[in-house]
Amino acid sequence: MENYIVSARKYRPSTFNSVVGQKALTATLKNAIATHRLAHSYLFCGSRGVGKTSCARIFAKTINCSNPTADGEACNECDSCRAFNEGSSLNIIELDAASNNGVDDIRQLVEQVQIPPSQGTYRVFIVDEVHMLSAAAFNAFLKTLEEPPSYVIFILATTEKHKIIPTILSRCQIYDFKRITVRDMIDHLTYVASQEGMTADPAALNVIARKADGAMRDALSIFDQVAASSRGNITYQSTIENLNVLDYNYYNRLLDCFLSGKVLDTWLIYKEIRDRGFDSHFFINGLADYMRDLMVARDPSTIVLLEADDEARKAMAATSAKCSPDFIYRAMNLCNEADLNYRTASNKQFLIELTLAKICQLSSPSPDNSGTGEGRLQKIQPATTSPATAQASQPLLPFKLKAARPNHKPLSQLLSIQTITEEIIRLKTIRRLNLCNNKGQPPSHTRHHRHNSLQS
Ligand SMILES: Nc1ncnc2c1ncn2[C@@H]1O[C@H](COP(=O)(O)OP(=O)(O)OP(=O)(O)O)[C@@H](O)[C@H]1O
Ligand SMILES: [Zn+2]
Repeated sequence: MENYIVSARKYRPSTFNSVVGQKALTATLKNAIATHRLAHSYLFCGSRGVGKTSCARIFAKTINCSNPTADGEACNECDSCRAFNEGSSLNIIELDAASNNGVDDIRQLVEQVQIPPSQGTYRVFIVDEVHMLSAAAFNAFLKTLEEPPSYVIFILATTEKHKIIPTILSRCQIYDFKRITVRDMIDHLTYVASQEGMTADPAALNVIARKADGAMRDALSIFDQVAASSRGNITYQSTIENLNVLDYNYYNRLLDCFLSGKVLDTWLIYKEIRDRGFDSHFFINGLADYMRDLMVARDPSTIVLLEADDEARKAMAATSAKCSPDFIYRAMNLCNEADLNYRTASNKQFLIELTLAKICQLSSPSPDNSGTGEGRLQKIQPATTSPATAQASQPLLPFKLKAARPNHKPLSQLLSIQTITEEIIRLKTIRRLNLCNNKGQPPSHTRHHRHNSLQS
């Protein structure tokens, strides 16, 4: 039986061009190599699994390649490249500072630095998780980092740039790696699936990519997990079951109930979700994310904020066209409220059911159009329709906005995320100011926040 290699290792990029989602950065590195403008120390920063170590290795290989391509890539065929690819080159030394963070470890490394390469041009020292070095180790390292022998190049990598002391930062050329977008991940996973002779539903890869949260290594590991139970065909259903992800369809169904005011139907859906073993807090946060996605999908200029492929974006845009921005904004607020109150609520199920009922209440246009009518809450008279909502022929707002609020802006005019954020900050500030007026001095944490809000 062939040895199984996990995809994250098997598909580690071996050229700059095969690194996903870091185009500008790899172009700069390639250019520096082609024009022989090499610094002696680099700092690669970025979250986990985005290609820092891979790029450091490609860099080390490329500057030692005896026959680089016209495009500035390593040839992957010369003796040096082959040694690098087989992991037997003596010109690359990797130190994991997370487990070797003492002065002695750095002294050993400094000793190694004195040995010139027996073959090739450069010896490259990669220090991973460099922020983990102890203060004494950092100090022992500084001098060598500043003036290494001409054949030495340091590549320091970190997931926590803010922990790197300024004396190190100022000695390095700094490269910031980006999180990998869902789209780039889906493309890469599609490629991996085809290489593995598997078929994969884009919706399934979308779920995997979102769960990976910007880290390509995680996406590949999750892919392996799903692939193991998929027998060559990765479907959406098998993926959500394997990863215990709540089916998006539940949220779509809930939205339909919200928009037609069917309170009891939302409770039934919520029961289904609980019966399938999903945690209520997880569910309400998922609903908050869904509402947020609906908001950004409303506008072609903000849909880029929706981490999904084109197909999913289109579907979300069509769904969001059913709702008014006011509805989404208020639903987001209600989800947020439920999230904040969840831990302290003595009856958590009731809290969620009440939240669902309140969201239903948001969009109810008139008593005649109230679904089954069962479980309907007492309605608040609609406020007058703003031009924005009337134009979009959206349901009337069932809320009367309190006239007492100073500087009130009609919420239906709040079309962009930015204005909504500003509105939240403004309302919080007013609330806190009221707090101060009512109680004299606010408690210390309130004072701190108030200070921030007023500044912003
Ligand atoms: N940008 C990328 N393009 C293609 N594959 C990637 C990329 N980033 C990560 N990977 C995949 O994830 C694996 C791990 O990546 P790598 O070690 O380069 O990440 P890293 O940023 O150094 O992570 P860490 O900070 O956790 O060490 C690679 O072997 C590769 O399969
Ligand atoms: Zn080569």
